Amino acid sequence: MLLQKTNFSKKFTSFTKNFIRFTSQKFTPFKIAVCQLKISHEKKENFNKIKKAVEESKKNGADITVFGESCTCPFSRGSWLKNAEEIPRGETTEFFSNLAKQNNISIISGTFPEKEDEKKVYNTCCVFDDNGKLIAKHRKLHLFDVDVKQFRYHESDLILPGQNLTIANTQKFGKIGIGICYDLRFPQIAQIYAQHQCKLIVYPSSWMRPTSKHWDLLLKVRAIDTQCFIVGASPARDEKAKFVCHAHSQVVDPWGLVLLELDEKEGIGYAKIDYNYLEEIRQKIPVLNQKRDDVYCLEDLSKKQK
Ligand SMILES: NC(=O)CC(=O)C(=O)O
Repeated sequence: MLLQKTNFSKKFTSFTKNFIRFTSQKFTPFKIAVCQLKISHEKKENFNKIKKAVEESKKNGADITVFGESCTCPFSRGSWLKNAEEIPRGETTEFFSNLAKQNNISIISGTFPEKEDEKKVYNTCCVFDDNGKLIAKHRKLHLFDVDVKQFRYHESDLILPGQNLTIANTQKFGKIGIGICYDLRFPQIAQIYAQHQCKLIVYPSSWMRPTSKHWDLLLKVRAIDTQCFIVGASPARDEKAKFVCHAHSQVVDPWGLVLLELDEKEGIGYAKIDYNYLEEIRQKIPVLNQKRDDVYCLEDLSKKQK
């Protein structure tokens, strides 16, 4: 499901009326696997690692498995242009789709370069159900154009921004909101996902090291302010890579507690996602129902004060 670009305030107001009602739909608790892999320059090697990780996750009882940002090739201009492909026609889509189907497991692919033309790509994440069907595709919305001390990144030299928010509508896990890395810094997206009854928001990421404290905090803050389960999935750290990421993939529950945190090395972590617990939190502190969208606007302030 792609949410078209909208006027935020208008949308907020209209959704308030339907806002987070406790739906009668019940979901069985499920197990999520977060696969933090070291990325090689060879796509085939990465495919092999991903395949093994999916098989291992399945063996360990996972229902859904998640990978990090840039999980089929390292994050660099040359590598991204070389490995860019169309979606759904490219080999990476086919690879993930077959893997999901063969292992009867849902997969959130992490991200890989989606070809636009010879010079530009999108940073794209695909979601597959356990029949291998591609059910959602998210293109990174906010591009990481920043200057932090000696770290200067300008993703928009290579990457085009996505234009849509993305919710994967699944049978087993309900609605899953997708964001990519820097998208985590923009609370508007997560708020809209929560308004659309998402209970799980997944951010395939490759966070930079100088802002690692923000990673820890933002995952918790998004969990608390949306009362959703939040997943941040990263590749493992590679000190020799052009972009050395923080790693530390995490799953945070709707109370803001960390259910799972990996270190910087390769590994697979598991977390139980129980929406009954989420409903308990939403009942105890019903901020989502108590929002005052009718006053979150200064437009009419002068009239109101008269
Ligand atoms: N790498 C990113 O897209 C974002 C990041 O590292 C940060 O916001 O800090």
